[in-house]
Amino acid sequence: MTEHTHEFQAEVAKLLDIVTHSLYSEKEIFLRELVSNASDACDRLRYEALTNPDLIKDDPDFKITISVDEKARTLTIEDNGIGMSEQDMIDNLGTIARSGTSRFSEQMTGDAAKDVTLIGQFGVGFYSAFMVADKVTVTSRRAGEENATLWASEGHGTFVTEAASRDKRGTSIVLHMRKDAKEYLEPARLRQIIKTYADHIAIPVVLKATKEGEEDQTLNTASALWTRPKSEITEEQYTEFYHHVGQAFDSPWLTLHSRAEGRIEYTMLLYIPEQPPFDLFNPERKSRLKLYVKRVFITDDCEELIPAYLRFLRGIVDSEDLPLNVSREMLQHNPVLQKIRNGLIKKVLGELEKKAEKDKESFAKFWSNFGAVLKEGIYEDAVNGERILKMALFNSTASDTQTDLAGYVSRMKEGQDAIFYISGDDLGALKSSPQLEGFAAKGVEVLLLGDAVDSFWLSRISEFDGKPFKSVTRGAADLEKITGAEEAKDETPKADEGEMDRLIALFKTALDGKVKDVRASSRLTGSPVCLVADDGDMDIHLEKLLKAHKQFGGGASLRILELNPKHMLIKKLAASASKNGASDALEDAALLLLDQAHIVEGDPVADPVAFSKRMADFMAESIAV
Ligand SMILES: Nc1ncnc2c1ncn2[C@@H]1O[C@H](COP(=O)(O)OP(=O)(O)OP(=O)(O)O)[C@@H](O)[C@H]1O
Repeated sequence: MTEHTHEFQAEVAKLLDIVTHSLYSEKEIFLRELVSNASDACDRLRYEALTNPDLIKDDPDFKITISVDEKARTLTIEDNGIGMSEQDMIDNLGTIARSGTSRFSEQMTGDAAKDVTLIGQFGVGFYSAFMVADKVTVTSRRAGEENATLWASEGHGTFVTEAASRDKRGTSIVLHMRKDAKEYLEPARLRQIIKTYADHIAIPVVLKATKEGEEDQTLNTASALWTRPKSEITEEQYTEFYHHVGQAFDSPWLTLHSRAEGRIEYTMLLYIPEQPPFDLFNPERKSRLKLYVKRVFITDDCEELIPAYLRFLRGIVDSEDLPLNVSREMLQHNPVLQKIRNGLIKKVLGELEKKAEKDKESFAKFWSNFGAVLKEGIYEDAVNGERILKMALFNSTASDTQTDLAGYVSRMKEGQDAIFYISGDDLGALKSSPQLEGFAAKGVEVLLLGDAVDSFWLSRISEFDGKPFKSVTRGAADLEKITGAEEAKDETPKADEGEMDRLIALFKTALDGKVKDVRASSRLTGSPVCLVADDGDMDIHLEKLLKAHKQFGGGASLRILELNPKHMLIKKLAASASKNGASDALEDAALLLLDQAHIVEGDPVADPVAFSKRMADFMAESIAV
């Protein structure tokens, strides 16, 4: 028989180098990975057999068998699942198939000690076999096919494949154990590992008898975990199932196991991770929740099952009412699925509300991981958006801990009739925005909205608890009206009103076509100028965001330039305007201050060469010698 030698994909070779030389202490996880793969292979075949029952006719009972050959020092994990063709093996056992593993390889640093810790963080799936074996052979035959293939490797750069024989469908993985991994040939140790890691697996995991007179022994409960009563499931079992179903390695932040009975029956076992999955902000916004029908795995790619804003959920939903031969088309606009989806949203939001109320600290942790995703629901879900808004936490100028809107409203000052916010993508920059100065001086709290998604929901939702949301970078600041604030005493005199009017008129002429208006500001205390959007115009940040996403084609809207009548520079300019009228120096000052206001907003300067020339001239004039 001809043997073909293949090279591992470069990333796999690197990964294997770490895995084979690793001093990773929890080597036993290799068994979890291999049993988990075997169980997935059975799930996939069970699903294919729904439309093609012949595939399992000769061997209908799925099972995973573990056998030990002490003399040969081998451990074999065998399943009668879907199996692999030669090409499947080349594709799956030579490249990086799983997202966790590809993440692992992206994070590899070359520093062995550091990289080893990544094993626990991302998992290495099939390749973890090389932590305990110095040679691995896989014999597999795809269900419905006659030919089998052997795959073998010692984990150094290459693997071979060749034709093989195997009398039934499925896969056997033979691990030639390393000398330091002999413990995994002991039945007692194997029993203990399987109990810990594979009890939730829904098909029997059988340990073959090693001695004459002994019997094969089923090691796990072999019923789908979610079908068991809650009282019989330990926390460890829930966590193990989460690792299996969520391809995760952290502990769940929340476990939600419930059964809906009545006109529509389904069970859900849902988890919210403790750590945010790395693909959370992928543009596809895909969920990985698994849909089962009467214990049979159907798909983990079903958009109709949960809304995108809950895509951080892991786990399963098992329906009693969908037909087993449900197809992708049938899943679309399916009324049963629609009801399950609504039930699921209700349940999850209900649990989150409870947490937000009872365990604020823990909820804040959840929110920092997933708040930005959940907030998408504020504008995407017309029915539940308000519930999400109510539990949402925001940064604010009042304190370093986040606040909910009810908290903000309770702290509103007398005469304050709006919820003030400033939005942007850099919290640090937001905090030092000049537009906040007047609010800070009056002790008026402003929400600092730093997630891109904030601008989107703000464009749809206009109020909370009857109080409108108002951007401090748009429209006039009604700070005078707010009386109940403990105003910091600011005795700084303002520029003379007549002089100020003169200056504003001159600035308007100098900046004609560059700004929408020029006016005196009540929102500034320390900075000389700032830009704001007119009442009817789009918020400055939202416009920038839409442009960045190419969803806004128009030119930049003209802004209003506000001048701080208490600032020394503005006072001097106002006096000069009134005394000397228009001058080149005043025109230069107007243009310089406009550029400065843009710089503070993080905008590029329109004409950097003209800006720097003006700046140099201006400085030269002002330095006395
Ligand atoms: N026993 C098996 N039977 C059939 N296919 C298998 C088996 N073991 C592995 N495979 C195939 O090899 C691929 C790679 O396995 P690996 O464990 O590295 O990642 P994964 O199973 O995709 O990810 P995860 O373990 O996180 O679910 C699998 O996706 C599957 O297609």
